[in-house]
Amino acid sequence: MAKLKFGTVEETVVTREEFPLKKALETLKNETIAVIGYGVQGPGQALNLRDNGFNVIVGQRQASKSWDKALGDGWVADKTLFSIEEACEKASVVMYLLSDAGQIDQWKVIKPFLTAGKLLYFSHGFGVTYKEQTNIIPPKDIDVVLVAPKGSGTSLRRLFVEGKGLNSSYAIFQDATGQALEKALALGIGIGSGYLFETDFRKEVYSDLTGERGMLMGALAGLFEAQYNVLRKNGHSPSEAFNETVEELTQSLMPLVAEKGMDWMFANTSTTAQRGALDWKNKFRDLNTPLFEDLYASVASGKEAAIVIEANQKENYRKNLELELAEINASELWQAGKTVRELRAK
Ligand SMILES: NC(=O)C1=CN([C@@H]2O[C@H](COP(=O)(O)OP(=O)(O)OC[C@H]3O[C@@H](n4cnc5c(N)ncnc54)[C@H](O)[C@@H]3O)[C@@H](O)[C@H]2O)C=CC1
Ligand SMILES: CC(=O)[C@](C)(O)C(=O)O
Ligand SMILES: [Mg+2]
Ligand SMILES: [Mg+2]
Repeated sequence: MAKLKFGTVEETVVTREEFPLKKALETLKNETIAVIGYGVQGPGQALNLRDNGFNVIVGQRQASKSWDKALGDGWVADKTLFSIEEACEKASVVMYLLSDAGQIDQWKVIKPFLTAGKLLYFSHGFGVTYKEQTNIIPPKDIDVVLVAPKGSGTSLRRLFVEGKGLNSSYAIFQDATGQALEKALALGIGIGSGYLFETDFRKEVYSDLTGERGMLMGALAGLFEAQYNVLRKNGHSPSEAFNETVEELTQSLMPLVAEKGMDWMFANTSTTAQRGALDWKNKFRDLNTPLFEDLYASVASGKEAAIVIEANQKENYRKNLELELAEINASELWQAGKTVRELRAK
C-alpha cells in the first residue's frame, strides 16, 4: 500500500496499479456477491462489478420501483435478481446497500443468512457506528468491511463508463477470516473506485454526515439562497442574481478549483475580485466556524442519526421529501436556473 503525503501528514492509499482488477477478480473468484438494494449506490456498484466480470446478483424487494429498474438494467428474475432473502442465502459476500433506514428495518431479515465466514459490506459507517440506535450488531464470526464511494452512485457509474474512477474510502470493522482487508480492497476496485483511502467506520460516518450537511449540500444550498435573496432584494434581476450566485460557480470557477486548487482559481480572476474575496473569505470562515462546530457535535452525539431514523420511519416520508424538493424547484432561484441552463451555448 502506498504511503502518500497530504500536506505534511502521511496516509495509506491503495492504487489500481498495486491492486489491479486482475488481482481483485482472483481474490473474489469463488465468491457470490449479492448487492442488496437497487436505489442509488446499488445500481452503480452492481453494474460496475458485473461489467468488471465478478459473479454478482441483486437482492431487492419485489413490486418496487427499484425492482423494475433492476430488470431494466438487465438483471434477470430468478437468475441474477432475487428477493432480499434469496440473494442473501446464495451470497458469500453481502453488500448491504439499502438506504440507512432500510438497513435497520431489514436487519432481522438478513442476519440469519450471515453465517460464519461470510463477508458483510457497507458503503457507510452509519449502521455499525450508531448501533445503539440501529441495533445493527454483526455476528462475530463474519468479516465486516466498508467501501464508501465519495460521491453519488450515479457518478460512480458515469465515471466507470468513461473509463475513469471515483475515489472511495475503505475500512475494516471485523476480520474473522484473516482475508477481510484483501476482500475489501478487491470489492473497492471491483465497484470502480479509482483510489482507496484508509479510514474507520466512525470517522467515515462522522465526516460524511458533516460534509453532506455542511459544505457539500446544506451549507452550499443555504449560501446560494442567502446571496440570491440579498441580490434580488436590492433590485437585481433573477438572471443576474442566479449568474452571480450559481452559474458562474459551477461553469467557470469550480472547474478551476477542481483542476488546480483555490489559489489557481484566484489567480485566474481579476485583481479586484482577488482583493475583495481574500478579505471576505476570512469573515465567512470565522462566522461559519461555530456553525460547523455545532454540526460536528450534532453528528458525534448521534443526534443527526436520530433525526434521520425518525424521519425515515414516518409513513409519508417519501411524499413529504418530494414536496420539499418540489418547493425548492419551484422557487424563483431554481426556476431562474432552469432558464439560465437552457441558455448555455453548446
Ligand atoms: N446515495 C449515494 O450516492 C450514496 C450512498 N451511500 C450509502 O450507500 C447506502 C445505500 O444508499 P442509497 O443507494 O442512497 O440508498 P437508497 O435510498 O437509494 O435506497 C436503496 C434501496 O433500499 C431499498 N429500501 C429502502 N427501505 C427499505 C426497506 N424498509 N425494506 C426493503 N428495502 C428498502 C429501496 O427499495 C432501494 O432500492 C447507504 O448506506 C448510504 O449512506 C454512500 C455514498 C453515497
Ligand atoms: C453522495 C454522497 O457521498 C453523500 C452525499 O454522502 C450521500 O449521498 O450520502
Ligand atoms: Mg452520505
Ligand atoms: Mg458521502
